[in-house]
Amino acid sequence: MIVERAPAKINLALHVRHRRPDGYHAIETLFAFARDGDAVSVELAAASSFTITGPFAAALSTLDNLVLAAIEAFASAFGTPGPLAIGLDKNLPVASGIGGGSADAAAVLRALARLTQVSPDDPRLAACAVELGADVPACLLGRAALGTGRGEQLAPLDGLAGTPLLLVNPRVAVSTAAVFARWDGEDRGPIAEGGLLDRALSGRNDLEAPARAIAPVIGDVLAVLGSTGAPLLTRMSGSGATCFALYRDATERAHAAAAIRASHPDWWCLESALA
Ligand SMILES: C[C@@](CO)(OP(=O)(O)O)[C@H](O)COP(=O)(O)OP(=O)(O)OC[C@H]1O[C@@H](n2ccc(N)nc2=O)[C@H](O)[C@@H]1O
Ligand SMILES: Nc1ncnc2c1ncn2[C@@H]1O[C@H](COP(=O)(O)OP(=O)(O)O)[C@@H](O)[C@H]1O
Repeated sequence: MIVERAPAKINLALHVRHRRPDGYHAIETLFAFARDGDAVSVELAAASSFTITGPFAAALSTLDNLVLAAIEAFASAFGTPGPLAIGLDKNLPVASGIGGGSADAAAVLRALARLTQVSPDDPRLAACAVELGADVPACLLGRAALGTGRGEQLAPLDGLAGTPLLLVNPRVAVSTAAVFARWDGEDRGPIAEGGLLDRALSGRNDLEAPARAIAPVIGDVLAVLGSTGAPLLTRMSGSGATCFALYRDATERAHAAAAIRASHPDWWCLESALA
């Protein structure tokens, strides 16, 4: 059995530049990844099956799922590998700005490539990722990068690996399309040059205001994260509603997590680190 991790994606900064003729938005974003996330398992079997386990399994369909779309995309590009038993361990909240579905799709592409001895650098694999969604190429790369275009043009970046990270989601699902549709159309400028933390600190998430208009509780999450301990950076990720904080050390992160779990026991809270 082949197991591939599907780490949570974090947008350390997300600048929306303009709406393109194809309806997508040109963005500039600092992608980073957590050490934790979902996991996908794949093996050849007598008959096809797809099983979802984990804390967020109930939020997903086994009939309409990015995992199945990724298998289809791979089969169109490389031929069908045969009947597959697929498992998805769903640990990340769904529709939450940390790209869980995109991470799962990318993990399926990586797993099928290993199963069929396709090189992970095969350009047809990258083409499958582009077809599956704007965030899937970044998830296939799986390391910090500057993303431009719709997010699929990637330039790897170093600088923050190991930084303690806290992810907090108020358990409100937010539609990415609905948030982009509420963007006010104002280009507030590019991401600055420099080291990754400085670039992130001087950056923004231009989707925060439209996401907060849809889910005002995001403002509460940011306020609580910003006033608990002394984070290096607090921000919303992607189109929300998950927000994150970066810390100097794991003890500060643990204190913040304990305080937030006590004050908001209904929120999802994951202690992790940047990959
Ligand atoms: C906002 C971001 C930031 O990383 O993350 P999430 O909030 O989804 O995690 C991404 O750009 C999301 O990527 P992804 O979730 O793969 O988006 P897709 O499925 O391709 O697109 C969903 C919808 O979002 C809008 N969309 C997405 C990406 C983009 N650059 N411009 C857009 O306008 C489009 O309306 C599209 O129909
Ligand atoms: N394996 C999957 N994991 C998460 N969402 C999925 C999956 N397959 C399909 N979806 C659908 O994709 C949409 C976006 O989900 P997700 O990738 O979690 O959002 P986001 O990128 O905002 O974190 C959801 O509406 C969900 O129903």
